[in-house]
Amino acid sequence: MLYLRSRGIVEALYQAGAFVIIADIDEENGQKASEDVQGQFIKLDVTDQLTCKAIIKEIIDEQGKFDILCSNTGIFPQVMIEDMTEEDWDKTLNINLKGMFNITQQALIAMKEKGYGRVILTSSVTGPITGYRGWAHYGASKAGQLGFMRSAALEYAKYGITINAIQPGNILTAGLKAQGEDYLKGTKAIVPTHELGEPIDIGYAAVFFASKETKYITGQSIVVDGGQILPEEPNGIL
Ligand SMILES: NC(=O)C1=CN([C@@H]2O[C@H](COP(=O)(O)OP(=O)(O)OC[C@H]3O[C@@H](n4cnc5c(N)ncnc54)[C@H](O)[C@@H]3O)[C@@H](O)[C@H]2O)C=CC1
Ligand SMILES: CC(=O)C(C)=O
Repeated sequence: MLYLRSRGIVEALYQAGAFVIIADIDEENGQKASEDVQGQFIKLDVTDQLTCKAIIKEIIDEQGKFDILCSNTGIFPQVMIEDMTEEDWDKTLNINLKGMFNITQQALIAMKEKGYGRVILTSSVTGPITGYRGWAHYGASKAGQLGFMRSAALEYAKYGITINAIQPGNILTAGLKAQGEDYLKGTKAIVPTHELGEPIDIGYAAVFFASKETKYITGQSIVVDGGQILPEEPNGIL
């Protein structure tokens, strides 16, 4: 399987018995993560369509098959709408939405030939369900992923391929830590569990969608957020 770096997804799939290939623009961390799971690392910029195509071909040539894609790459810089430049918009949409398309398109083509595949996208609660000041472009990219997923599920259902998404809430990754202490503290307070998620929480959801047994689930998403999106009453969090 190819997965675009997330420690939790890598670890959970490795534990479940998958041979893991990590593709990331960050060579140092990606290489290290692949060694931890006796996997393989490939340097990849998901915005580069030709490289995405070459990488999938290389995997098929070397491994003979390509069963699972976890399209997880994403950035979440914060910028308010009136300060948002065209460059800000394009960068986030290029990596999160076009990058997801670039790698997923090639994976679907390869999986169709074999008549089997599991594609798992990492979307978010932000955009499809909630809003966050500064994340309008990000939210648009994450909602866009789900729009893509539903049509892709229809196009590939008859080829034994499912495509589903995970919608994480707040998961303690390097990217989330970079939002700063105030963000982390404030967010903990609005999650009913009073905890941020662990990367492995996303990994277990990925294992579920990646399994052979979930063949009858496609075009769906699962929220993994410790109940963050649930409260409706003012004192809903105890
Ligand atoms: N951490 C969280 O609370 C949440 C994360 N997500 C999503 O989960 C995914 C992973 O996020 P995190 O692990 O938190 O972020 P992170 O910042 O810790 O990791 C993102 C990874 O993407 C890689 N990357 C960036 N640009 C790339 C490119 N052009 N080509 C290839 N790789 C590239 C980075 O090198 C890094 O390894 C993202 O899609 C994010 O939107 C969704 C909801 C919540
Ligand atoms: C980054 C993101 O999507 C969050 C924290 O919901």
